[in-house]
Amino acid sequence: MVNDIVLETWTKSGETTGLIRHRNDEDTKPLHAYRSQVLVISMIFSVLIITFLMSVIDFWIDDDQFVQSQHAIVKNKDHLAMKNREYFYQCAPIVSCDYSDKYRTSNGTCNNPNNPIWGSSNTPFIRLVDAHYSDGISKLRTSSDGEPLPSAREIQVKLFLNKQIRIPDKNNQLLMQWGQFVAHDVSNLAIDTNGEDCCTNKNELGVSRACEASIKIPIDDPVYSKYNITCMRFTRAMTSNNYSCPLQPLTFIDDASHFIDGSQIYGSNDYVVSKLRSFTGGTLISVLDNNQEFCPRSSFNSSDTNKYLYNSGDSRANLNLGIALFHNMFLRFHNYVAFKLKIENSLWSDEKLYQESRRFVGAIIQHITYTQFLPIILGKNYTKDEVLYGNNKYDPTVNPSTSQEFSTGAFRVLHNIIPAQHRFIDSNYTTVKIVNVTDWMNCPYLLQQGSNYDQLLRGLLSTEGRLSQPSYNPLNTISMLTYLPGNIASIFE
Ligand code: HEM
Ligand SMILES: [Ca+2]
Repeated sequence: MVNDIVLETWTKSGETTGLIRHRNDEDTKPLHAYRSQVLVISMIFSVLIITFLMSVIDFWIDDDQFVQSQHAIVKNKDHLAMKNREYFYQCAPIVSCDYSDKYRTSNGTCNNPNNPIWGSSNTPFIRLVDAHYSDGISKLRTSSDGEPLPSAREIQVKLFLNKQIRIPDKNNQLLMQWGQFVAHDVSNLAIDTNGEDCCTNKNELGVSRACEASIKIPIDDPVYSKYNITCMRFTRAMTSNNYSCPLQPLTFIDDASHFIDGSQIYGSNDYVVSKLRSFTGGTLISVLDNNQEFCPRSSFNSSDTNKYLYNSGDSRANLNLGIALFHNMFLRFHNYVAFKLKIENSLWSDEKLYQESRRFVGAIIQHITYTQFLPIILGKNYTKDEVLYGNNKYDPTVNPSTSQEFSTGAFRVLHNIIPAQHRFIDSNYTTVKIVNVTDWMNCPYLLQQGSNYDQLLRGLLSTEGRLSQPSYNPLNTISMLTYLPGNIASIFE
């Protein structure tokens, strides 16, 4: 839905920007008919005015900390998106807010009364630096001679193959797991395949926009050549175009609410939220198995009905055992809080119990992230009270959206601390099982067998993590990039 009023405002400011230079150019033309001194004075005057106006424009642009692209060769000026603000001017839906409401909305709208759409789900990641597409709009970057950049797999093999060393970290595996959990709270870049298989027969590189980033695997690849695989699936993401908002250069959309608000547990829109709520006692729907509480099941990943997937607020809840465990853990935590609140407040409605519990859980996630996770990841100097809180007073003019750079680059760096294996540890603190992380991707049902849930949690708690280093875990690397069916680890046997 396009907001006409906002669109008009944008058009006005857009034209003003565009016309300032143009009008001055034109205005100088009639002056050519005058005598030379007048001409020189006028030209100097014009240059001064233009310089002044340009500095005003520059100041205006610089002042906006989120310039999207100064280099774009934008063909359709109506769709110009040089700055992050353009989405909000051109395409943002109108939302109505009830500011007397104490609770966060499910999609993150209404957090900021002046800009109620900021940080809400299905709005763009903001850019901190310019976009650099080879055509200024959407085409992948090329090397300086205009040729495609080398294959990412080729580089990976050259830089990392056989360089992985298992260096234990002093932090346990929960550090990694917390990171992924928070990543899924603030960032969900939806892929744009339209059901297309970007690596048909594992060999053909795709050519459509969605598939153009498919990774070419050299024929002498040390791993894939054994399986005659020369194409690695890698899909480009959805942009504002998928949401009827044709901005240029490409502007990518975050499906999650950008705030740390537990949206990966509860959902980032009212529809998902309502599918997950029991509407009794403020709780989330759960299933009891062997006296243990788990997330509801959404579907099955094969014809085997024992191989179910979990339903949660985020589509990636089943990606690996650790994240599936966290989704179950937070479902239990929410329901526990709701249960306790109900005992203390017997007259509270389901809605009140749900929202208060959700508020509590969201605050806990923020608290752990800022007091325990970030000091380890960023170091104490960057997370001292005076740095993190001292000068950082709430500023309603800052767009709080997740940035493209954070989601696509910075926060993914922590993929390098993903361990190869998880340990299952029983109540006597004996390791009873060790599993490869990659053997259980999109197969979370292992959690529900026997005491596996408790044992994996104990394992994450008591097993050293992988030290951050300039390489990735070999098992994880191959699995994350290919999603090959079957037992990935066997490739390395
Ligand atoms: C076993 C653990 C993990 C697995 C299997 C995993 C796997 C993946 C995969 C497959 C993607 C999508 C890649 C793409 O197509 O672009 C992804 C994205 C991402 N991962 Fe991980 N990851 C794990 C842990 C982590 C951790 C520990 C962090 C950070 C602390 C993290 C941060 C991210 C972020 C920020 C994204 C982009 C999310 C988006 O916007 O869609 N991941 N991860
Ligand atoms: Ca969120």
